[in-house]
Amino acid sequence: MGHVPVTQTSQSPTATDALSESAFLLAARGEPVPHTPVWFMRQAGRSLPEYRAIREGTTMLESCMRPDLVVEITLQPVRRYGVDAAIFFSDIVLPLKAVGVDLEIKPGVGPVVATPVRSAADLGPVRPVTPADVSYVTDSVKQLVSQLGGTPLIGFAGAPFTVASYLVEGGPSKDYAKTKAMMHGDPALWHALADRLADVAIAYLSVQIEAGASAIQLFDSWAGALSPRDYAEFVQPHSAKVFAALESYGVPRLHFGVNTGELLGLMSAAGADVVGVDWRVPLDEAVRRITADGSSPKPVQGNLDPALLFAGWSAIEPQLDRILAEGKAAPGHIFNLGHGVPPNTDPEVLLQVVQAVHAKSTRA
Ligand SMILES: Cc1c2[nH]c(c1CCC(=O)O)Cc1[nH]c(c(CCC(=O)O)c1C)Cc1[nH]c(c(CCC(=O)O)c1C)Cc1[nH]c(c(C)c1CCC(=O)O)C2
Repeated sequence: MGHVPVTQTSQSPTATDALSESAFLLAARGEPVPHTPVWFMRQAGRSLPEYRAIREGTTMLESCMRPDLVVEITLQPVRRYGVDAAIFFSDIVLPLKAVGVDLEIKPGVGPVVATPVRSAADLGPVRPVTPADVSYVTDSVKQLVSQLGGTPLIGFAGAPFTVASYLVEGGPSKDYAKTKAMMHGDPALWHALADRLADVAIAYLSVQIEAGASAIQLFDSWAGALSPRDYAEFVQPHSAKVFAALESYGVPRLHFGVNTGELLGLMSAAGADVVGVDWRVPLDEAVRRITADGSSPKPVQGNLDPALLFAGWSAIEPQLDRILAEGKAAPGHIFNLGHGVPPNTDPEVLLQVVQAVHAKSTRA
C-alpha cells in the first residue's frame, strides 16, 4: 500500500513540534531525551477507580464504540500519572467485532468467540475493517489528538498469532493446543487465517494512524508460547507484512509479547522499530539478542515485573535504577512494565514510579 506521510493538519505548528520532540517519540527514534519516557501497558483500566465508575453498566466492547468514553478513559491515566504517552482505549478483538465476528469480552476472562475457526469456511466473516466500519475510532482518535497536544497517542492492534489464538481456541488458552495443531496439521488454513489477520491489523492500524496516532504497538502477547522455529515459519512472515505495510507512514512501530526472550531477535527482525521486553530478560541482554544477527541496535521498551508493584517502595526503587542502567545499552529506552498493570494495583505506586523514573533520568 502506498501512503502519503501523515501531516497533523489539525495541530498548530507549536503543538506539532512539542509532539515530535516529546520524550516518547525521541526515545522511539533513538534520539537523546530530556528524561526517560514512561507509560504502562493497560494504564487505563480496572486499577483506576475513575475507570470503574465510568464503565459501570456498559460492556467493554460497547465502551470501545463510544467516543465520549474512549476519550475520557484514554485520558484518565495521562491526567493521574503524567505518563509520557497515551494508549488508545480499545481491544485487540474490536476490529473483528466491528466486521460482525460473533464475540464478546467476558469480564475477568477475556475475549470469547461464538464459532471458533476450524475450516476455510469459517474464515468468511474475518475481513479487514473499512474506515466506515469504525468511524467511532476515527472520531475518538481525532478528539484525543487535539486534547493531548504534546503527548503522543499510541494506536495498537493484535498481531496475527495472538488474535488467531482467540479465534481458533474460542477464548483464552494456556497451551494454544488447537492453534498449534492447525499450524502443523493444516498449514494452508493457518497461513490463510494469519494472512487475513495481518490485513485486519493493517486496516485497523491505518485508521488510527490516519486519524492522528503518533505511534503504533503491535501486541503479540502470546507468541512466547512458540518455539523460535515455529515462530519463524508460521508467524514472523505475517507480522512482517503488517510492519512493512505501515512503514511509509513514518510513525514508530513497537512490538511486544510476553515470555518472548527466545524470540526477541526474530520479533525485531519482523520489522519493529522498538522492541518490547517483559521482565524475564534484562534490557542489555535484550539488546544483545536483537543484534545477534548482525543488525543494528534499536530502542527497547520495558521491563519492570508487574508483581513488583506489590512489593513496597524499598523493593521497587533499586529495580528502577537497575532497569534505567541496563536500558542505556540501547539507543533509546521507553520505561514500561513487562506486561499490563494488574487490576488490583495501587494507583499511588504507579504515580511514584513515573515520578521516580523522570527524576532519576532527567538530564542535568
Ligand atoms: C491479549 C490482549 C487482549 N487485549 C489486549 C491484549 C494485548 C495486551 C496484553 O497482552 O495484555 C490489548 C488491550 N486491551 C485493552 C487495552 C487498552 C489500553 C491500555 O493498555 O490501557 C489494550 C492495549 C483494554 C482492555 N481489554 C480488556 C479490559 C478489561 C475489561 C474490563 O474492564 O472489564 C481492558 C481494560 C479485556 C481483555 N481483552 C483481552 C484480555 C486478555 C482481557 C482481560 C480479561 C479480564 O481480565 O477481564 C485481550
